[in-house]
Amino acid sequence: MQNSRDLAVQILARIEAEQAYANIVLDAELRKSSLRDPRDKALVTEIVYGVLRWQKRLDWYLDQVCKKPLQQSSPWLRHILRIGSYQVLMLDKIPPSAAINESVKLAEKYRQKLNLPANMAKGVVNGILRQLHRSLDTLRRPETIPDKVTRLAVQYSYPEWMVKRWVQRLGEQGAETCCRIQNQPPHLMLRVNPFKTSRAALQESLSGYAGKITPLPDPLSGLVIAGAPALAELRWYQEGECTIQNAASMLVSQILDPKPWENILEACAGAGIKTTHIGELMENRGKITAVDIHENKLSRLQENCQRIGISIVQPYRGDMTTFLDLPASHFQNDRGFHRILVDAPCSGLGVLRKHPEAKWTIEESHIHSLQQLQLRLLNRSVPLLHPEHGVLVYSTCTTEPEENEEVITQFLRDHPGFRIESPQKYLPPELHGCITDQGFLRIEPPQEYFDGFFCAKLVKTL
Ligand SMILES: C[S@@+](CC[C@H](N)C(=O)[O-])C[C@H]1O[C@@H](n2cnc3c(N)ncnc32)[C@H](O)[C@@H]1O
Repeated sequence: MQNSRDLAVQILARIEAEQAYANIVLDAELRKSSLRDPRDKALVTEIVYGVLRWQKRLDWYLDQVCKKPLQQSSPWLRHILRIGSYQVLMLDKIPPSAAINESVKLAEKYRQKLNLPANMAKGVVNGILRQLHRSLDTLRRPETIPDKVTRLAVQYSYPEWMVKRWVQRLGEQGAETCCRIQNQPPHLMLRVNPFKTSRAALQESLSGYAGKITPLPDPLSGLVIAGAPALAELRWYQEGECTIQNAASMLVSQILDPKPWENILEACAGAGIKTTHIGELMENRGKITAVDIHENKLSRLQENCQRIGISIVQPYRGDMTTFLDLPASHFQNDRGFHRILVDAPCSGLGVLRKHPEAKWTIEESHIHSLQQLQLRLLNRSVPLLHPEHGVLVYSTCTTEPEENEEVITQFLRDHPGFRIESPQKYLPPELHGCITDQGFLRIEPPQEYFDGFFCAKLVKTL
């Protein structure tokens, strides 16, 4: 018989070993688990995300009561101790004795994986967690660390290199805001499908199933939902009345501003969250070519198009950085695409609320290699763009300048025939302050409803 903590430890082990996305592993494992009570499923989610968010802070406390540094322990021992310490240190609703006993049971079940003599596994976990609980009042607190980068890194549980960048760019207070806000669970937000419903009608029909429902500011046709059960399992989602999407991500297709009957390319379409938005804005008239390097993402894109009722999308699997031999039928009058969106792969440092595992999987060196990939994707788009007035939009869900301003600056150096267009008219007034002097949208620190995002709109002039 499976229980919540057992499933949580298996999920954490899989995420770490496979460097996988937490939300994908969690959804898949919950779906196939024998857990039926929604409260048990909620506890798995709470523990998995809680441990991923607070891992470094938990390790700081555990290291004070362990004989050797936690980093030298086996992964399974670390996961079990983190699960126990998360409940003891950060969850009020679980009695510490129950949390410790459950961790000891896990140690017994997985004793072969702990790199300890099998007869010691239970005793070690029991001893460490009981010592942690007994010493709560006397353990050193991260708030007392003198160096500000190390302090914020431990206090809010981030890698030091990330905090150092934020402190350098935003100062200590700005970095702390960044750290604090990115540790909050993300709000659930929906984009309303205008083909099937209206925002008011969807709000009305969801009101019996959710807690508070708040409309997003115009021009975003979206809702923020509090206290909803698993929305993807509800009929409104399954029947295509809405798409789950953060408000900042919704801005990107608005800024692209596609018109009915145009010929659009989405160069990194993924599962089609933005492609379907583009299709909605085009009233399902015209043509969208949706390229991605991964076939499985394009399958999800096709499912999303079907769910929402978009029929103008032609998926195309390919690598946008190399020569893309698009069939001629993709071009209107052989003149190229009216608009191209490059929603580039990035380090994702603006969406850590949704992907806390990225704190521990992304390395600073990735930022430089991603920059090279982002530039190649943009460069490859230029010959595909309509030669007069073609529009190229570049977006990322990261806050790091190397992947944002530096990419666009380098791009404009290599391609002077573009001007930057301010996105102001597409934004709710509260985001006007996020337009930079150069005319880019830069959301940093992330805001309550808006993830950390960057977007540049470039219009062809020559
Ligand atoms: C930020 S995600 C796109 C998300 C998507 N636009 C959406 O809104 O759902 C970046 C995508 O780029 C794809 N990608 C990465 N390298 C690529 C390449 N060389 N050519 C085409 N797509 C690529 C990834 O598979 C990923 O789906």
